[in-house]
Amino acid sequence: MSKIPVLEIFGPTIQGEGMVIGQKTMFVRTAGCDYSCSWCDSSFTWDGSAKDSIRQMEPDEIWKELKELGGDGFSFVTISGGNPALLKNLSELISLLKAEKIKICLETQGSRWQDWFYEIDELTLSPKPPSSGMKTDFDVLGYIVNNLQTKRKAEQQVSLKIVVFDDKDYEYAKNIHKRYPGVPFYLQVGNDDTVTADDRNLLQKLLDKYDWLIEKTIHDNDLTDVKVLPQLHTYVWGNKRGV
Ligand SMILES: C[S@@+](CC[C@H](N)C(=O)[O-])C[C@H]1O[C@@H](n2cnc3c(N)ncnc32)[C@H](O)[C@@H]1O
Ligand SMILES: Nc1nc2[nH]cc(C(=O)O)c2c(=O)[nH]1
Ligand code: SF4
Ligand SMILES: [Mg+2]
Repeated sequence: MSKIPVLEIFGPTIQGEGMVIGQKTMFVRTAGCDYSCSWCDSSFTWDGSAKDSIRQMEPDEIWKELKELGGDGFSFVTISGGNPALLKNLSELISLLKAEKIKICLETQGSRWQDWFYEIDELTLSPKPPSSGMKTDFDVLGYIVNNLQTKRKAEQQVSLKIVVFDDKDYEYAKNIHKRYPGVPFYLQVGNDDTVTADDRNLLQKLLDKYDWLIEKTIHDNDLTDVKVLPQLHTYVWGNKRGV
C-alpha cells in the first residue's frame, strides 16, 4: 500500500454542497492542488500554510481514524482537497472503503482524469469560473465528462457544480451547462469572505448572495433544469474548519 497526503479527517457532519447536500458523511481532505483559486476556502491545502500538518497515511490508517471518529455511525465518506484527482494511488483507499460497504463522494474541479473515477458513487465536477482566476482546460473537462457519460456504471451519479460570485461567473456557468446539457447542473453561492469569524454578518451576506443568485436564475429562460444551492455548512458553522 502507498501513502496519501492527508490534511484533515473529520465528521460525522453533513455534506454542505451539491447533489447530496444534507447527507451525513465523514470527510477526508487531501493535500495539494493544481489550481490556486483566488477565493479558495481550503487554500491551506496548497498554499504551504499547513504544510507541517500534512500526514502521509496508508489507506488502512485513514480507515482506522475514520472509525475512531465516526464509529458505526456513518456509511458515506466524502473525499475532497485540494484536488484529490492528483493522486493516482487513491484507488487503494477507494477499494478499502468499498470493501467496508461505504458510499464514496468525491469533489474535484475537472482538471485531471483518474481511472478510479468510475468507482466513485457521487462524483462532483466543479469547473472554475472567471472570478477564481483559473482557466478551464475544456479538452480535459470534455474528456472527463465524456468518459463518465459513456462508460460509467448505471448507479453512479455525476454532477456539475459551479460556484458563482458575479455576472461573469453566471455566464460561464450557463456556458458549461450548454456544453454538457445531459449532466445534472448545480449553481452554488460563493463565499467571498473565507476568513471572518463574524458568523452573523457572514450569514446575512451569504443569504443576500443566495437571494441574488435565485433571482437571476428564476428570471432566466435559458436555465430551466438547474438547482440553486447555498454552501450549507457556511450558513450553519461559518468559516469553521473541520465541519
Ligand atoms: C475546496 S474545493 C476542493 C475540491 C476541488 N479542488 C474543487 O475545487 O472542486 C471543494 C468545493 O468548495 C468550493 N469552494 C471553494 N471555495 C469556495 C468559496 N469561497 N465559496 C464557495 N464555494 C467554494 C469549490 O468550488 C469546490 O466545489
Ligand atoms: N460540511 C461540509 N461540506 C462540504 N462539502 C464540500 C466540502 C469541501 O470542502 O470540499 C465541504 C466541507 O468542508 N464541509
Ligand atoms: S481547485 Fe478547489 S482546492 Fe484547488 S484552489 Fe480551487 S477551490 Fe481550492
Ligand atoms: Mg469546503
